[in-house]
Amino acid sequence: MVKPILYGIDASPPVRAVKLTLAALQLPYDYKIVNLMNKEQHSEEYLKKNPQHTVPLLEDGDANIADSHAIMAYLVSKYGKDDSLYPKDLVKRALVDNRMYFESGVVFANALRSLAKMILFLGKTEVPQERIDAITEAYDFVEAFFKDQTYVAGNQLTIADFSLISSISSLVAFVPVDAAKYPKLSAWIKRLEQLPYYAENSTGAQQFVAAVKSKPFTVVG
Ligand SMILES: N[C@@H](CCC(=O)N[C@@H](CS)C(=O)NCC(=O)O)C(=O)O
Repeated sequence: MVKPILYGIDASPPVRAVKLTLAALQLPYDYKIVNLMNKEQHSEEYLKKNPQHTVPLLEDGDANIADSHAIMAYLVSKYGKDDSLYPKDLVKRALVDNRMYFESGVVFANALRSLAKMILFLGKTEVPQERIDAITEAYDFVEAFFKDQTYVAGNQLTIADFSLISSISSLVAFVPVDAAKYPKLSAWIKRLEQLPYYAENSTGAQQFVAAVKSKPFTVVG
């Protein structure tokens, strides 16, 4: 069998979400680094595979699949021994999808990417308070998701957990998760840190946090 190829870089949260999925599935794959600092995602060869010039990208045979959420759903559906990480039950799946769309639009795009771009790529040293508020609002939502359940979409670990932990473990570079204010969110983070393959996320998350910490900024407004 030809191994799937994951294009990405460890500092990228959505790449780490896919790496957690691959580890959970124990699926062998090749990993090709795309250095975003050197704009390698804009190479002609890469743009042919992903005109959106984002990582992660999964190449599996003739298929090129972009977007971490689409990739994770594909991987579990194609290679999972069972459907536990992405349930076939429609109601359970809808909740997993809900959490992943939330991660994509609210957590990653609104809270994380905009701020990370300002600091890491545009070299801004002042950021508006509203960008910090977007992060606490995201934490508020995740805390509210938890009622009695263990994971973000029920009592079973799913790809929605991989998605959300990848961005939340990066957001802590800007706003630490206060265990007193967010007890359920904090407990969930600790739970995921116990996964035997959690290094697939933590190594890159530490790189991301270090990169942010190396660029001090002040909050204005
Ligand atoms: N929603 C997408 C986000 C992908 C994304 O924006 N990736 C960033 C890195 S974290 C990227 O590739 N940026 C480079 C670019 O847009 O050129 C996903 O989940 O895969």
